[in-house]
Amino acid sequence: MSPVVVLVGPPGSGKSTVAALLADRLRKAHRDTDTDIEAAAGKPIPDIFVDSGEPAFRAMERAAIVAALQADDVVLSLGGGAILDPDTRADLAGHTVVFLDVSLGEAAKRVGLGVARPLLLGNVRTQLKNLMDARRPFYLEVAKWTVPTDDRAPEDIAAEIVEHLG
Ligand SMILES: Nc1ncnc2c1ncn2[C@@H]1O[C@H](COP(=O)(O)OP(=O)(O)O)[C@@H](O)[C@H]1O
Ligand SMILES: O=C(O)C1=C[C@@H](OP(=O)(O)O)[C@@H](O)[C@H](O)C1
Ligand SMILES: [Mg+2]
Repeated sequence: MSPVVVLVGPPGSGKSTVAALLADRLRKAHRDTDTDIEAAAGKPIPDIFVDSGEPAFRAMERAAIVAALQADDVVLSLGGGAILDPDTRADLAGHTVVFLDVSLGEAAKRVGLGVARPLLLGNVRTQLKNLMDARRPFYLEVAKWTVPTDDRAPEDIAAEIVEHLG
């Protein structure tokens, strides 16, 4: 057994928002690995980056993903950088993974100043472009299917995924 569906995609693609709506529709629990990491660390993600650095965050993220992929009957949203880890990409092979796609312009609008996302600080649009370009092949590699999210309400996206899950 494992999660009903796992959402991947860049920051601002709507993974956390859509997963919560999807969980409501499917009457399942919503699990988000960033929330699990914050609970385990007892502090918000920006503080983890400042206090311990990105490698420590990635190690916590990997542990959170291993645990979450063993949870039954949950709708799981990962962090945007989760797929950088080759072990995570391998683990995702057996799961129903959906890539929430988003354009650079739309993602930039949605994340705003990016204060909750340490990797985007500085020039948000440039950071976002670099990480979206570098990660796109990984999102496509792990996903069973891709859902475009530009100009679509989170409710519509959740409805499409429910329909596709059958
Ligand atoms: N389809 C959408 N259309 C417009 N805004 C959205 C959409 N999906 C998410 N958002 C908004 O974008 C921001 C980032 O969403 P979030 O779910 O945190 O993305 P992620 O978890 O992929 O980084 C939130 O303010 C959310 O309300
Ligand atoms: O892209 C990334 O590397 C990150 C994305 C964030 O999650 P969201 O994609 O939900 O914003 C969060 O895991 C952390 O700030 C790192
Ligand atoms: Mg999120």
